[in-house]
Parts: sequence; structure tokens; C-alpha cells
Amino acid sequence: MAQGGLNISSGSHRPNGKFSKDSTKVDSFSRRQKILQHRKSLPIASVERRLIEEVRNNDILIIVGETGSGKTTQLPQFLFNAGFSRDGTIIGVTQPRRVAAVTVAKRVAEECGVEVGQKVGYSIRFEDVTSSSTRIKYMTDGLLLREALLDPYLSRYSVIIVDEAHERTVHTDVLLGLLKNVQIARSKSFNYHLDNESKKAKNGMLVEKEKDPQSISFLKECQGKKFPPLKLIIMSASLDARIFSEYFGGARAVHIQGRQFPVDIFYTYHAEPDYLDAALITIFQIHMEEGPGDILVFLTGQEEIESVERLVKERLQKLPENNRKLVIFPIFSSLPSEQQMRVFAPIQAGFRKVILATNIAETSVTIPGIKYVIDPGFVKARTYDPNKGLESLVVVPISKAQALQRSGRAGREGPGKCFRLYPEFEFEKLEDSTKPEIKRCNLSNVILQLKAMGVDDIIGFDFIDKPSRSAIVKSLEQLYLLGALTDECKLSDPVGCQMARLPLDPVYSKALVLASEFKCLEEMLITVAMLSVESIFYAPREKLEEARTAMKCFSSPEGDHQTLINVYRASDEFLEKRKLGLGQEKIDKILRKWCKENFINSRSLRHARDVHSQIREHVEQMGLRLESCGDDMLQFRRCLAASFFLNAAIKQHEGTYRAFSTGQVVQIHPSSVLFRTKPDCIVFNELVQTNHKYVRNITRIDYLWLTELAPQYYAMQS
Ligand SMILES: Nc1ncnc2c1ncn2[C@@H]1O[C@H](COP(=O)(O)OP(=O)(O)OP(=O)(O)O)[C@@H](O)[C@H]1O
Repeated sequence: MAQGGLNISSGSHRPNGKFSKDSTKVDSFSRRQKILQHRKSLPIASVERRLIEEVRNNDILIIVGETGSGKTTQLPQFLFNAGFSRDGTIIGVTQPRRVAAVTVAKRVAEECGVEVGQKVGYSIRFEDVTSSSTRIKYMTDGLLLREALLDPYLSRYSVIIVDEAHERTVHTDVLLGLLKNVQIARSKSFNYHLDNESKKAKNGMLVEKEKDPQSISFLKECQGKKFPPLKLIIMSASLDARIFSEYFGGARAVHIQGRQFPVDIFYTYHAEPDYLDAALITIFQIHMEEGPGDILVFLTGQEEIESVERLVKERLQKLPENNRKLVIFPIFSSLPSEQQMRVFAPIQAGFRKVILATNIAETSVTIPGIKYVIDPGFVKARTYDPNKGLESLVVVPISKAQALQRSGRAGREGPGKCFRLYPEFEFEKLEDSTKPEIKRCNLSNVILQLKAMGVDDIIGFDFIDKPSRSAIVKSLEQLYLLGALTDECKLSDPVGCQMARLPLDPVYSKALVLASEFKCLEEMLITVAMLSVESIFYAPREKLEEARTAMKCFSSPEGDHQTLINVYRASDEFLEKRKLGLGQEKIDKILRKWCKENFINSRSLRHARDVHSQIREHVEQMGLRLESCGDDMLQFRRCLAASFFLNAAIKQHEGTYRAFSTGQVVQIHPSSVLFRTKPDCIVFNELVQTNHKYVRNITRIDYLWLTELAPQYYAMQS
């Protein structure tokens, strides 16, 4: 049972709150003074000693505190100052999102007066900014999971703080299960050593090691190592502490009271039929009627953000010159990191920033200058139907916890305002918290990782919220068919082990592993990189015909995968000729121009180029053969068939298709290059459900290849 939450009051808290916009002008000494003062004014500052006591007395602690109270930035520093990272151990803090891990680490490094990467660092996929002197390390929860593959006891950490646990990402949930086991194992190893030391002293001999309980059998033997106990802290502003407390056997929960600055919440009188239009109107209302301060708008995805960006720019042109001082910044997860970071940089005085963001900016981040938040109340969330094997992204209402986090972004540097684009009674109807992602996603990736860590019994694994049995079974089946698991449901060697090393969806990992056998790894690398980003082609409504003609220059009669390769290679060729002697900024500029002329989404292409170089590094490290199949694209298509056989479909009458694995009737999406030709048999990567079930990213294959290249599935079917 949970012990009743202790209310730690923040005592007298006086915000020093002057709203300052351009901090670059302040010299570094007074900036440090300001930061020091700011730290003292945070609600968490007055309870530092009591919090440290709580951590000392409890191996697991749940901390709930209002947004902006200082949990993420201050607690790790308190722990460091109290000596929790003595002996060279690390205080690790996980975040669900990369951008939060990076920006918070930078902020804390600044507060400590050190370079990021020294005492304070961060580590995210493909980017490690830490050193041997790092003692406070921010990272994504997914990254810590990957670390556990190499160091199952997470032995370098003395404390692990799981921040923003309310988000319940699939990585957070798996991490909690893993940490629970690691903590038990470490404290047992520690007690065992203590025990043995005292018995040795008494009897002069070692006693037999006690057996690990079933729950931790996946952790390898301690091999005589002595690990210090691990402190675990679970943290959030909007956490149902009871669930976590119960999961951790009645762990102590404390509440930090007091928020930094007030945020006024406004609702609409009526439901808005078009939330994008309502957001647009609100942006301009704030711009024309409210005082200084930047605006943060929460939208659901890249396409929506880019369309609002265009509309704001169009409307701005219609305003008188002196009212046009508005600068727009998009931020979404597939945007390259340095472009994401632009939203944090100061802008010219007298201008107002409008940041169009997905829920990437919802938790933990502080974007300097934000005073107004516009929240239409929606988010794009994953859903999964295990019976159909269908995973899709759908726009759904946010939860109350998310609404709270969003409004919290407005009160971080001074009082703020949050405009919810829905009536108050709609807010009351929202779910309290977000449904855990683990209950609504394809589990193949997670299961592959757990298997790689040696967790054999997935159904028996101690998840905080168990995914459905059918979802687990479906994913195990998929991994088996991909060759990642043996008949005994163990990770296969080498295929399964290789797949687990790649930070990709298992189907794509398999495609890369196979491509080295089919001698077309170069082509597959490009394909996987291009499939990892949102739409490469860009067709504005007013220039649809021009866009179609431009696309024809790249299109391949064999399908979309080859078409994507053609785009990538054309951009390569274009850059090869011109980039000699040019700096990165110039290169970006000419690439943007090329993209615009060819109706290619330059952000997506740049992201794909980034992903490409990152995965390339991985496959090189793994020793996979990086060859090109040259003109023999038949080889490449056969490899696609061998990899994506679970997504194969055969033509029926009237030009519809039947998917082999699910029996669903699907149609080719109009954006596909095969929309008109409609070949007899295809493999596809994506199924989108609108008024019809459409498949996207398609290649023509020969039906007979399926039985030849995927007999484990197609021999069973016939
Ligand atoms: N990068 C930054 N730049 C400027 N100020 C910052 C930055 N990061 C944090 N702050 C300041 O520190 C305060 C505390 O931030 P912190 O992230 O520690 O709060 P929190 O309690 O973890 O909130 P949340 O739950 O919303 O993440 C913020 O309200 C803000 O005033």
C-alpha cells in the first residue's frame, strides 16, 4: 500500500519574476548571479534538506511536484552536493524525449558553471556528450535501456531518476520493470557481500551464495562483483503516485507544493469545428492585443505544423508593416537536432516568436520567452490492433495530465496565459492520464530488446501495466517469422543478435541484415533512411500539376522504394558537384533550393540524410558488407520481398488488393508511383486508414518470390 503522501511545503516563495527576453546582452557574471537567485527562488529550493533525507531513507521515492517547481534541474544537483555520486558513480536522469535531455543538461551545466559534457552531460541516440568526469547525466529512457544491454546492472549509476513518468512511454514502462529488478539484484549482491564479509570474519570461510528469486533470474550471475545499492526516484508533475507506489511495493511518495508562476487558463465558449483555424485566429489575437511574450502552439504533426506555418506567413503579409514582427519556428521530432535547437535561441528585440510544436515541447523543456500557450487539445497517438497487426497514428484528445503540462510551459519565467481551444466542460471529460503506450503499440521492438537482455519469459515479465497477451504473442510470432527468435523463443544468433543491435523497427533491421547477403546494403540503407522520415514529396494544392511532373523525374516503374533511392541519389549527385569548398550553411542553402525546385520536402530529406549516416555507422561497426547492387535492381526487389513478406498483397478484381497476412482488402494510395499501373503482387510498408484502407511505399514483386524467399511463412499458408 502507498504510504500517504507527505506534503512538503515550499515555505515562503517569492518569484523574482522579471520578464527578460534577450539574455545574451547580460554579461556572464551578472547572468550567474541571476541564475543563482533564480535557483533560490524555485519552490524546491526550500525543501532541499528534507528531500535529501527522504532519498537517504528510501531506496525508492516517488516525487510529485508542480511543473516548474524545479524537480528536473535542481534535484540532481542537490543529490550531487549531498555526495550521492562520490566514488565516481553517476546520477542518471531519464527523459522521454531527446530535446528535453539536451536542453535540460545544457541548462544545468550552465547553472553549475561548467561546460556541458564535463560534470553535467547528456546522452541521446547517436549523440553522447559525456566524459569520464560526468556525474550528472541526462538521457532518454530508450538510451538507458540500450545501456542495460551492455551493463545489465547499470553499475555506473548510484541514483536513477525516471522523470516525466506520467507520459508512460513504452520505454519508460519497460525501464521501470528493468530498474525494479536491477535494484533488487544490486541490493542482494550488496547484502550478500556484507553478509559474507561478516561471516568470513567470524568463520574464516565463505557461505554459499543465496539463489536469486525467479523475478531476477534474467540478470546474469553477480560473478563475485559487489554493486552499491541503487536509489530509484520516479518523478512527474502529474503523476498518479498510487499506481507507482503500489508497483514498487508501497514506495514512499512525497509532494512538493508551490509553483513558480501563475498561469491563467482560458477556454472557448463553444467547441471549435476547426481547431487549426481557431489556433490561427488565436495567434493573431495574441499578437495584436496582448503584451510582449512569445507564443507556443501545440499541434499534432509535421504536416499540420507546416500548413499552419504557411497560413501564418500568408496572413502576416496582409498586415501593416509594423505588425509583421512575428517569427515562426517549427519543432517536431523528425526535425534535425540543430533545427530543433533554433527555437531556444534569442531573436531580434521587438519581434515575437511563434513556436509551432508537437508534444515534443510538452514536458520538461523551458523555451525562454514563452508567455502564451495555445492548446487545441489534440495529439497524434499510436494505436495498435494486434489481430490485424495494424499499427497506426491517429489524432486523439489529450489527457488532463497533458493539458496541465502544456499550460505549465507558460509560467516558467513569469506569469503566463494558456488558451485552451475547447470549452471547460470538454476539459472535464478528458481522461485523467494518458493510456500507457505499451497497451497501444506493436511490441516487437521492445520484446527484441528484452530478449537481448536475457529476459526469456516476456508474458511473466513484471510490467507496471501488462500489455495484452495477444499483443505479446503476435509480436513474438512476428519476431520468429523474421528469424530473430529460435524455435525455443530465444534470440537467434547471429540474425536476432544483429537485429537487436540496430536502433530500428525490427522489420527494417531485418531488411538491413538481409541486404548484406543480397549485396544491396547501400540501396537498403537509403531506403530505410527515407522510410524513417515523414513524406519526402511535397505537393502544395495550388501547384499540384507542377509537383506531379517533378515527381515523374524520379519515379521508377518498379515502385516507391526505388523512387526514393532515385531522389536520394539525385540530391547526392547535385551536392557532389557543388559542395566543394562550401561551408555547411551554404550546402544547406543550395540543398533547400534544389528541394524547392523539385517539390521535395527539404526538412524530411535532411533528416533522412542524417539517419542514413547514423545507421551507416552502425552497420559498419557490425561488420555488415556495404555493397551496391549497381544496375541489378532485381536483387534489391527480391531483398525487399524477403524482408517485408509480412506486408505482401495480391491484386484482386477491380484493382483492390488482399493482404496475405491479415486478409484485409486494401488499395494503393494515390501518392504511390504504382497507383495507376497496379501490378499483380506487391510489398508495402505502411497501411493508412482514412475512408479506405490504403497502402503506401510499395514495390512490385513476383508472387513466386514469396514462397522461395519466405518459406517459413508462405509454405505454412498454402
Ligand atoms: N533551459 C532553461 N532556460 C531558462 N530557464 C530554465 C531552463 N530550464 C529550466 N529553467 C527554469 O527553471 C525552472 C525549473 O525547471 P525544471 O525543469 O527543473 O522544473 P520541473 O519541476 O522539472 O518542471 P516540469 O515538470 O515542467 O519539467 C523553470 O520554471 C524555468 O524557470
